Amino acid sequence: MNLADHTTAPSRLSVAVMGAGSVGCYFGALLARAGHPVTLIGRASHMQAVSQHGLRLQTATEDLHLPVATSTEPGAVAGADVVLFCVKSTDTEAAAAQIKPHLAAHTQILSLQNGVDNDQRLRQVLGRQPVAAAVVYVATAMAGPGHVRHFGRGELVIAPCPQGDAIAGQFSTAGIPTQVSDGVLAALWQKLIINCVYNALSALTQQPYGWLVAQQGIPAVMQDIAAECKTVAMADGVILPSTVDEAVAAIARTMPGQLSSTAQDLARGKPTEIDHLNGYVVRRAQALGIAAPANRLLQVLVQLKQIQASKQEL
Ligand SMILES: NC(=O)C1=CN([C@@H]2O[C@H](COP(=O)(O)OP(=O)(O)OC[C@H]3O[C@@H](n4cnc5c(N)ncnc54)[C@H](OP(=O)(O)O)[C@@H]3O)[C@@H](O)[C@H]2O)C=CC1
Ligand SMILES: CC(C)(CO)C(=O)C(=O)O
Repeated sequence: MNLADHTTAPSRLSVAVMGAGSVGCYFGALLARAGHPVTLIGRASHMQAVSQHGLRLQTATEDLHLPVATSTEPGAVAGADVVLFCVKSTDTEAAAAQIKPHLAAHTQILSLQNGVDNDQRLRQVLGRQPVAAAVVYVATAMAGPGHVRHFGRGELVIAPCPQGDAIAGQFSTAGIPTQVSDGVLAALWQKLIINCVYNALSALTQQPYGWLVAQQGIPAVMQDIAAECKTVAMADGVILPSTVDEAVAAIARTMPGQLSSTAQDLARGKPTEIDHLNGYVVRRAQALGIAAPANRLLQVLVQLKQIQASKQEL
């Protein structure tokens, strides 16, 4: 189905998920359940489990095994109307280069990633391919091979793109409330600020947010981090939502027991996205001639922990 030929949503979207981890498996599962042909492209251990037993989707109310096509080959994006691009921000260029030779001209790439510049980085690799950033409001994790757990939310806000309304309509019907908005960059920055404030502190202490904000000095440090981020965003021409401070504060209130994804990556000896979180703010600050010492310190401390963790793995 060529999206370019349609002004309304085709009844079936052919979907490929590049990087079938927790986010890709969750959204892929909902689309497959709604009858869209979905192919998960991911690591062999997960893909083998899915092809043998189906994709296990466990939510607060359901525990399903869904039949979904799988591949370990990037070439499986061939023929897709939409690619959900769901690798970590550390893998953006490498994964984009792998799918590039196999994409049809009309294939819409949706970046379902944290960080604010993945869409630009994708465009640098993919050239004229339609690419749109999405803000992903969900909490998911892989609980084992081919087993995704959903802990809450599940909405997407996508940047305007040629068939954005058609895609949003199909996704919403499939149980993924999706809006098209020209405020995606500002929303991605709001999320980035949340990540800059919480992720590294949670990773360095291996403690959840509720514990962190109760420690002496931490709320003031968090304010310093957020203030640096806001200064950089404004100098970069981003008009932040008026909700930023409340959104930052709400995380500790609504997820007091949660460890950040950076904390989880470090604990599992996996590379973190720190260079695309606090590290991104540091790079933009440098380019704009602004100081960002709190973000720089957090980036470097997490990098050091990452080196220590990788040595322990050897
Ligand atoms: N989890 C969550 O609740 C949320 C996550 N996000 C963001 O969404 C993005 C994805 O996160 P998440 O799903 O949790 O991450 P995961 O690590 O669970 O998923 C990414 C998957 O892609 C695989 N992968 C990487 N490169 C390739 C490749 N070239 N070919 C095939 N598979 C590949 C990874 O394998 P391997 O690990 O072996 O490299 C991994 O299994 C991140 O930017 C994250 O910050 C945003 C909101 C919420
Ligand atoms: C919102 C937050 C901070 C939730 O844990 C997150 O996005 C992350 O852990 O990366």
